[in-house]
Amino acid sequence: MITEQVWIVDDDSSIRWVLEKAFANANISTASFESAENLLIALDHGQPEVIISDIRMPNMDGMELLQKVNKQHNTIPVIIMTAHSDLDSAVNAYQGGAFEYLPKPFDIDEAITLTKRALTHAREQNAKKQQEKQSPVTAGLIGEAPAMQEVFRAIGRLSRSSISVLINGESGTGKELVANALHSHSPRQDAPFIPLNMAAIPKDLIESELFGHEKGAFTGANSVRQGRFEQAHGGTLFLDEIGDMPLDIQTRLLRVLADGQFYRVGGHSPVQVDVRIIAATHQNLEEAVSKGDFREDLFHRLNVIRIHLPSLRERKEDIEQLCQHFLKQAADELSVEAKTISKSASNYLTNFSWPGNVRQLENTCRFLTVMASGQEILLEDLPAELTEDVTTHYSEITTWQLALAQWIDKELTQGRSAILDDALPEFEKIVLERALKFTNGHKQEAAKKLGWGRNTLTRKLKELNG
Ligand SMILES: Nc1ncnc2c1ncn2[C@@H]1O[C@H](COP(=O)(O)OP(=O)(O)OP(=O)(O)O)[C@@H](O)[C@H]1O
Repeated sequence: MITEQVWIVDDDSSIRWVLEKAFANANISTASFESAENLLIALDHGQPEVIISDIRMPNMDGMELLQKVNKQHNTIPVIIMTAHSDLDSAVNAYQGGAFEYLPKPFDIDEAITLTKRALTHAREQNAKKQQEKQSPVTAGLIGEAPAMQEVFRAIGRLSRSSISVLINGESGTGKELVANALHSHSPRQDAPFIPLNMAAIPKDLIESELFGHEKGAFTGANSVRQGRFEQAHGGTLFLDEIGDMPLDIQTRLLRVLADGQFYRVGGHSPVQVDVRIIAATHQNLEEAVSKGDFREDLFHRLNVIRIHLPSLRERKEDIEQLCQHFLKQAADELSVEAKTISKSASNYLTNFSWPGNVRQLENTCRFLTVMASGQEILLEDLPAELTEDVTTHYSEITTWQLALAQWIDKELTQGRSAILDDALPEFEKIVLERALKFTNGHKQEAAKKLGWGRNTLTRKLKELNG
């Protein structure tokens, strides 16, 4: 195997000699070939970082070599050497995908500089490729929060395997998206990814949905039907809400996983399948096992690798970016300009509890894109379900109650107690100040405006100032 960094091909031995010496002085290792054919043979066994090729050679010329290299190893930069006068061949070289062309007769320093640049380029390209391989964060999977980075790393580590994975997380946290990413970064990427939500199918149809049925297996089975297992052959079956799977189906699933074969409903000959299972649930399966609702042996079979997806409120730092992503997505879908979001609305969204997680945020952004009246989304544009717990007692949404609610949520999540000790005096202080300002310091009038007796106002003033 040839491991030199730069491969030189030229039928002129004096050119090869000059270049070899020059590169040796620059501490760059080289291998030389007198024909393009010989270089191609060597490429089957090793790979340079850069190729320098003459354009005119007796059999295969530099342009043909360039084409072949680009086809098979498109990350190797190729430098083409041409006669100075030959502008056409220079243009051809670029159009053919050459990294650079080197006019002959060339200056040695120029040849070295150009090659070094090609080496740097090749290394950057390789590093980028390597990084893409290691970080499988596909477009659409957003998550800067450490818990999400951990999920992405897991996807990367599992990218060569077909092992069973159990994904845990509340509804709408992105379990299907992660299952899909696991599939599309696995050796099964070219075979189907079939998602099936146990909670969405009536119980008595689950069996035929999974395993298919023969013609006449039951009333209404007018023809043979392939089940999801067969559809997923060679690929991945994503079983969402596996905790909702009835016990008898759990038993059948376990058997398929053990034997790699099953019978269609009403069928007598076994169907062979090779399917990777990724299961997901928002339930605590250990608890379901201890209650007898989930088979322990199936649980262990599925729980080989566990990925936990954090709820959205556990990764508040991602909310702003997700929000912008979904606003842009909704705007693209509607062919309108993406809305921006005001600081106060953004703060509210960041501190909201998001019981429906990312899915709820996505729907909210769609709603805002259509419903917000201005180009900038304001606090009062937020949909009622996000604010109603605070505002049900008021005929219209007002921002100060929202701001107060937000402050309370923040204090509580920070573990504070007795928050009214701060909130009440602050409230009264502001009310008093505004009323006194309005009445130009006239206490009796201010008390009247507030609905307090004069003595109460005097006492409050004293308390607050004291
Ligand atoms: N990290 C993320 N980045 C971008 N979009 C996301 C992310 N997580 C979830 N989504 C989007 O949120 C929506 C809900 O995600 P998904 O269906 O994967 O959640 P789920 O956990 O499988 O939900 P359920 O348990 O209710 O089936 C999808 O539209 C998905 O594209």
